[in-house]
Amino acid sequence: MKKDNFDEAIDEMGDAFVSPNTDTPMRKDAFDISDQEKIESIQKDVKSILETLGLDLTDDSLKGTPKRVAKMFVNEIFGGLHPEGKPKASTFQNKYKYGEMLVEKNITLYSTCEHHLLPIVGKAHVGYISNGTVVGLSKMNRIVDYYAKRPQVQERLTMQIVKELQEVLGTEDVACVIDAKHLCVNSRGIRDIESSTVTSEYGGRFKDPEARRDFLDYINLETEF
Ligand SMILES: Nc1nc2c(ncn2[C@@H]2O[C@H](COP(=O)(O)OP(=O)(O)OP(=O)(O)O)[C@@H](O)[C@H]2O)c(=O)[nH]1
Ligand SMILES: [Zn+2]
Repeated sequence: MKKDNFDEAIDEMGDAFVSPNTDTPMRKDAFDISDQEKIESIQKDVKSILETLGLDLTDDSLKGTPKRVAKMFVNEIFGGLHPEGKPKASTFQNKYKYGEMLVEKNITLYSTCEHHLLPIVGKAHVGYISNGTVVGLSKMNRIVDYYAKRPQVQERLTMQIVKELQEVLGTEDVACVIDAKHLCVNSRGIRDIESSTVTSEYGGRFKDPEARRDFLDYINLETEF
């Protein structure tokens, strides 16, 4: 590649080149219509898909499906596309001066693969080291759940969770590991039921190999209750 072209390419990449863009790609007019209008429009689209497949939508069992799917998309499995749904993460002062890492592990994760619209099911493990602020434990589960409720690739989901917690906590020292099964790999295509996908994102002090090891040791603790 000639130098001019390379420089032009870097210019076009802009900030994305130095700082990976973790935003879910959204249309600019994404929120110009209401959720109710989205449900009505998706309902028609799902009806059309099922009819194209040859199904008789006057059948008792099928007639409610288009509306059911539309409501599920907008209110449930893709509900995390709406900025207003972002959980309010209550933070507190770290008055007790707890200085070690805190790990919220085995957070159940249900998401949807954006390539096939099939489920992703797994566990997320999140850790942080406080620099003066602490966050309510359940808010970590809620942040995972919010970003999971989008069409996703696992890499982006992992990074979005870390970025959100870094903003909430005002520290770079946040880490996330996700281990999840993609039904598009397990149940169709290659149909490998055994494989799962592990992704990680380490910010700040978690880039240090010792902190990373501690974090992974915490995740691997066999906790019995
Ligand atoms: N990197 C990444 N890939 C994913 C994720 N979820 C699904 N995929 C992959 O996205 C790819 C899409 O590839 P395509 O070749 O366009 O789709 P396909 O023909 O259905 O591919 P097969 O699944 O191999 O049958 C597949 O390899 C999926 O396994 C994810 O979270 N991250
Ligand atoms: Zn997929």
